[in-house]
Amino acid sequence: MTVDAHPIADLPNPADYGFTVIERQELPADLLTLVDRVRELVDAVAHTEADPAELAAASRTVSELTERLGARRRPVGAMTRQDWEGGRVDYNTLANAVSGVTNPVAPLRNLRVEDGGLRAETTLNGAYEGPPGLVHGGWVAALLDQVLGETSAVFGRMGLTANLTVDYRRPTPLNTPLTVVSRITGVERRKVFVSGEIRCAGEITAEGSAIMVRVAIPEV
Ligand SMILES: CCCCC/C=C\C/C=C\C/C=C\C/C=C\CCCC(=O)SCCNC(=O)CCNC(=O)[C@H](O)C(C)(C)COP(=O)(O)OP(=O)(O)OC[C@H]1O[C@@H](n2cnc3c(N)ncnc32)[C@H](O)[C@@H]1OP(=O)(O)O
Repeated sequence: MTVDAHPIADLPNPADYGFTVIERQELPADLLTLVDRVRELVDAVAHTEADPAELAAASRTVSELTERLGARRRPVGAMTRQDWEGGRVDYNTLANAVSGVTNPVAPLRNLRVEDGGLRAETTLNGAYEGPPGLVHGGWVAALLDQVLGETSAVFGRMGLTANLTVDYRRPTPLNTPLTVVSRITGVERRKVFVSGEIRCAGEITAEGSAIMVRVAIPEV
């Protein structure tokens, strides 16, 4: 059976393939708060002017924390299940670099179904810097890749990115609210065509389009 053959409400359950699946709403609120604090920490470290003694003390504190938290790790590949409106179900890797709910570097958090596609708001702090004061182009592409991929998956056509094209229309600023939207534009055999854009204050800063190719998932 291929993903192609699965009806929307019947996506393969990663648990059937040996992956750990966690209900998103069962993640402790304290973990999500920690994720936010660490995201701020990364920005603070990237820009700190603290003196060497303070930096050495901070290193010791962080090392100790890393050891404590790392003592009980979930397996790589752990996934979250999310139920979307209209009975849609989606699975995402917990630590996905762009939208993983427990990954402090992942900036895309609040994806939702809207106007037949997906939409999210985000603000990228100084840890995502490329040119001075601007978001790195690789992160712009990553945001688009993820939202395009999730659009394909959420609308029942899970696949891998075969091709991604990004047009950078305007610089995307740091520390400024951004909106990311996407939609499916066509389906041809296993290929799902998706497009989307990033807006800042209503103006498009980047447009992306991708071909997601549905992959064959073996029957269990
Ligand atoms: C084990 C089961 C576990 C169950 C899992 C359950 C749930 C999964 C959960 C989560 C997933 C959900 C969401 C994911 C969301 C976002 C992720 C972000 C996106 C990514 O981060 S994803 C990583 C980067 N991505 C890759 O790592 C792909 C590497 N790549 C490949 O794995 C192959 O390359 C593949 C599979 C793409 C195709 O390979 P293939 O052999 O299956 O298919 P084939 O080559 O026959 O192509 C079929 C048709 O696509 C056309 N086509 C192919 N390539 C093209 C290209 N480049 N440009 C234009 N068209 C292309 C052909 O022309 C033909 O078209 P036509 O039908 O017209 O002939």
